[in-house]
Order: sequence, then structure tokens, then C-alpha cells
Amino acid sequence: MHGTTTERLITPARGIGGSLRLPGDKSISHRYALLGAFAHGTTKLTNYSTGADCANSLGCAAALGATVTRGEGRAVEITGTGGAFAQPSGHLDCGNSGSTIRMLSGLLAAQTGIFTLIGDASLSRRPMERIRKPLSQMGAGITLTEGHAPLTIQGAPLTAIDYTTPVPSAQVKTAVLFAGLQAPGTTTVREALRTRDHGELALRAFGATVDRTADSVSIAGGQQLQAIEAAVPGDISSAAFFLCAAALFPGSNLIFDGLGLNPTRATLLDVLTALGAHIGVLDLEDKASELIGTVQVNGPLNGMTGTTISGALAAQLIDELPVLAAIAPYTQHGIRIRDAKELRIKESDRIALVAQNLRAMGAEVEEFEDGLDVPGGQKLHGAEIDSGDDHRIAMAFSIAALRAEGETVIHGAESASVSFPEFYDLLDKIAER
Ligand SMILES: O=C(O)C1=C[C@@H](OP(=O)(O)O)[C@@H](O)[C@H](O)C1
Ligand SMILES: C=C(OP(=O)(O)O)C(=O)O
Repeated sequence: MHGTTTERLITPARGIGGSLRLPGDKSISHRYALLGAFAHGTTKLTNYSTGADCANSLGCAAALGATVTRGEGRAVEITGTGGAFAQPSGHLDCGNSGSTIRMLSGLLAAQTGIFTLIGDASLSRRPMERIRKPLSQMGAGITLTEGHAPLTIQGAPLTAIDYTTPVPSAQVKTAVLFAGLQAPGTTTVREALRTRDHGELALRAFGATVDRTADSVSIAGGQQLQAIEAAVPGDISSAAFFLCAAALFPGSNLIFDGLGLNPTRATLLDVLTALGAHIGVLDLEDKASELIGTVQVNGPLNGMTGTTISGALAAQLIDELPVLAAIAPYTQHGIRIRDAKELRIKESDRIALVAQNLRAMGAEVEEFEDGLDVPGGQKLHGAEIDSGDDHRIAMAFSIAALRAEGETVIHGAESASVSFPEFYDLLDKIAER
């Protein structure tokens, strides 16, 4: 096992039911925090993500001179620096958060000063060349440590670029747009597969003009950002665990209010529908260009069928693939995942850990460089799960455990708090035992 500290015992459930309103989306919270720190005026957010990752973005914002106040519940106020960050007194600690280190680098690329960004052991293994390359092409001085964090940024006057991302990554796209905001001329980012568009929408919410085509996003440099007031939509990637749990039990009934339903993030709803779950979406509203609504899911009466996830779907579902793979043995025909080699360089090697943990539960699974084949019609038993201190692995196997025979122990269970500290409490609430 990895350097695990807490264990959680998950017992099988008889069904899933209830009604939930989840904390704010992690991707949107990061962007609002970072742009709030950069903008003029005081940004007032409600339903900010409760995860440790988004707290790291706020910590960096404060270290860079923004005033950050956490209010009641999930409220956060950020008084921005008006486009000029202060030199921090120490390193900027991004913890476990790839989003923080990569997107913040885009903002820092044009700032006066030298900034060192560090992270935990997992983040320090993840590739940073993907941001060094475009940001140094724009003129920033960036040094990495053998391709990884710690990374040091010497801000410089930037030039606009036209950049095609070599791998689908919303973090890289957003980092280049954040730098482009500070570069005279027009910066364009092109992507072969469309990734989540929260960066573009957040820039617009803060008052910037952002132009889009089907496969590109452009921003003109020199635009000033103005503070916003916004409620962060509930996190659909957190809801994914419970949506999948509901899909496991015929007749389950689970409702989410205030859930983020941005089309670049809601693909799981289509996949679960294709697998046989009944999903209804109600009360759709547009909040700062982000869609929010009520989602009701009922488990399929005859169980889930099976599917293949590849290409654009794999990119859109990147954070949901571990839980989809973990429930795949319970489908009739299995789930095949391809074009997802990015999973190997997340908080852990998610392909390897999913395969290892499915096998520990008695499942047959075939591992590929860019995915997995998980046959359907399998019965799992409880097991010792190695989360690799990766939040999405800990949560994915807590869901698989609900239909296993016997008890499952999740090692490194506390890693869930990276994105979803309430996960185990809410799981207890909705699992009928
Ligand atoms: O832009 C974002 O908010 C994110 C993009 C994805 O990462 P990549 O950009 O590395 O694909 C995703 O896995 C991560 O959880 C959040
Ligand atoms: C990969 C993830 O996040 P990040 O890249 O921000 O660490 C995730 O939340 O699954």
C-alpha cells in the first residue's frame, strides 16, 4: 500500500436513495478563485468547492496579495490585485492540485517577480513540460525540475501565440488563455478534442471578450477583469460517484439539486442513459454562462448493459473513468475504455490502480496502455483497496464495494477530501443497508 493513513470500511448496500445538494464544482472554483485574485474589486462566491485542492488555489491567491475571506458555509470573498500580483514571501504550495499549478502558471507568466511553485509527492511526479512549452514560447522564463515541480517562473512581457495543445487538456488551454490575457495581440488555443470550457466561460464572466470556433478559443491581451458575484454549481464529477451508485441498483431514486450541467462535463449522464439508467433533468438555468439544474436518476430495472468509451468521449469523461471502470463488472456486457492514457499521469496511474483493485475484488480485467477492458457479468467480493492516496480511486472503489459480497477496506480513504470531503458521510446517507 502507499503511504496510507486512514482506512474506511464499506459494507454492501441494498439500494440507493435520497436527495443531495453538492458543494461547488472543483474546476469552476479554481478558475473563479484565480481570476478573482487577478481581477479588480471583490469577488463574492457562494458554494465554493470544499475540497483541499481548491483551498490550495485560495492559499496561493492570498500569498500573491489577494485578500481572501472565508464566510459562513461555502462562501468566499476575494479582493483582487487588479492584475498585479505581489511577490510572495515563500513558495506557492499547490498541494495535490494539478489544476492550481498549471492554471496559476499562466497568470504568473507575465507578472513581475520570480515565483516558485511546489506540490506534494504526487503532484511532483506529474508532467509540467506541457505548460512550460507554450508559456516559454510566449516569453516567460520557466524552469522545471526534470520535467516536474518544483517549477520556477520568471514573469516577462509576453507575446501572443497560436498554440495547438498536443494532448487534450483544459488545464493547459486555460493556462495559455490566462497568459494570453496579458499578452499584446491575440492568443489562440486550438484543440483536436474539445475539453471542458470553464476557463473560457470564467474569463467571460469576469468581463473579458473570448472568441470561440468549434476547435479554437482566442483572447485579446490587455483586457481588464472585473470582480463577479456567483454561486458555484454543484460538482458533477463528485456527483458521478453517487450517480454510478444509483445505476447499480434497480429501482434506486436519487436527486441532485443545483448540479453543474455544463455540456462539456455532463457526458456521464448520456453514458449512464445508454447503459440503461433513467435520468431526468429539470429546472435548467444559466448562471454566469454555466448551466445548473436538478438531476434525477433511477437505476435500470434490468441492470446496466455495456459500452465502449473512446476518442472525444474519453477526454470529456476523464475524471469519471475510474468509477465507470469500477462498476463495469456489474454491467451485462462490460465497459471498454480507450484513448485515455492521460489517466496514467493523474494523481496516480489510474489505469494500473483500477486494474489492480478490480483484480483484488476478484474481477477479470485487461489493461492497455490507453485503457481497460472490463468484462461484464462478474461478481465481486470485498477486498483491501489500495487507493494510492488518489481521491478518485478511493471513491470509485467505495462505490464498487456497495454491490460486492462482503466488506471492503479502502486504504488512504481520506484522500477523498482532495475534491470531496463530504463523500463518506453522504454515502452513508444515501446507501440503504
Ligand atoms: O481544467 C480542469 O479543471 C481539469 C482538467 C482535467 O485535467 P487535464 O487538463 O490535465 O486533462 C481534469 O482531469 C482535472 O480534474 C480538472
Ligand atoms: C486530475 C484531477 O485533478 P488535478 O489535475 O487538478 O490534480 C482530478 O481531480 O481528478
